[in-house]
Amino acid sequence: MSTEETPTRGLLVAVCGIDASGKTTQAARIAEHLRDSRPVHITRQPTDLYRGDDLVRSVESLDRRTPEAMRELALLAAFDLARHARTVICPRLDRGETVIADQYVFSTYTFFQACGLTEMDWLVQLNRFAPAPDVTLYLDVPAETAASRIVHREGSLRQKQDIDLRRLIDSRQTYLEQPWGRRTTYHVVDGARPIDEAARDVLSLVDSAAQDLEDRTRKGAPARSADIAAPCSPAKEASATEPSPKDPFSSEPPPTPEQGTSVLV
Ligand SMILES: Nc1ncnc2c1ncn2[C@@H]1O[C@H](COP(=O)(O)OP(=O)(O)O)[C@@H](O)[C@H]1O
Ligand SMILES: Cc1cn([C@H]2C[C@H](O)[C@@H](COP(=O)(O)OP(=O)(O)O)O2)c(=O)[nH]c1=O
Repeated sequence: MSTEETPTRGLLVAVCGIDASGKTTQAARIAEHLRDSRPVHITRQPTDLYRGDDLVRSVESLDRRTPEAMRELALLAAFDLARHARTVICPRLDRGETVIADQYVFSTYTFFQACGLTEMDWLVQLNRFAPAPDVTLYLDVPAETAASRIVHREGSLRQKQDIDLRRLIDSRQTYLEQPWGRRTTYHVVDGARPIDEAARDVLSLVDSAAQDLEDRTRKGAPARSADIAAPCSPAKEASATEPSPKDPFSSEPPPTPEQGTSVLV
């Protein structure tokens, strides 16, 4: 398909998982697979703005187990995502580009839960303006497998004893349990298999999400569930023909159903 024929709405793919689960590897495979059909942009979360921010660093240097410090960090992380969505993710989706997010809100929820932040509802509401992914691929690997990959990763200086295995185990559990609410677009992919084998499942799920998006676009329906805070319940999916709400950050008029590009609420 040429760029001129690209449907208005782009596909948002989220790749999530614990450290060394293969996110970067699979994100590159997806990009390679889709590059001929439309422009592809890979993005990482949190952004460099957050990672290099003095305020973030000062809160991170506090006791990580303090709920108060974690709440402050969660607010900063939500700001980072909201800004990234407004300035990078949404404009690219609106231009019909494919956006692949290496870590997304589900990673954020998992990270803060592992740090002892128990207010999942609050965390979800805080990030509800993030566009809901068309497809989320959670790459599932046992903590031991991840730990061994971390040690053997190119250029790694980490030793096995430096790795917080407990945190990897807890995070994996959270990704599997999905305490933020189950979604039909969230898929658990066995990432412990060889790269090519895992990629086969990943690409097939991405292809079917792309097909679904194309079908919805043709029918003039909104591309995806507008509210990430709401799991894709049957009731939510039944409301797919309603016009999508206006992006509160945007100075643009709300999209027509044909455009249906604004995914923020
Ligand atoms: N399915 C796999 N089997 C074995 N090794 C893998 C697999 N996927 C990735 N790796 C290797 O594991 C390490 C971490 O992969 P990477 O894609 O960087 O993970 P992440 O982005 O999740 O941290 C890299 O050295 C990579 O080559
Ligand atoms: C993974 C992830 C991290 N973060 C934040 C939490 C942390 O302050 C920071 C670093 O996360 P990360 O590099 O994943 O963890 P670690 O500290 O174990 O290396 O990024 C997000 O905001 N969203 C995310 O999806």
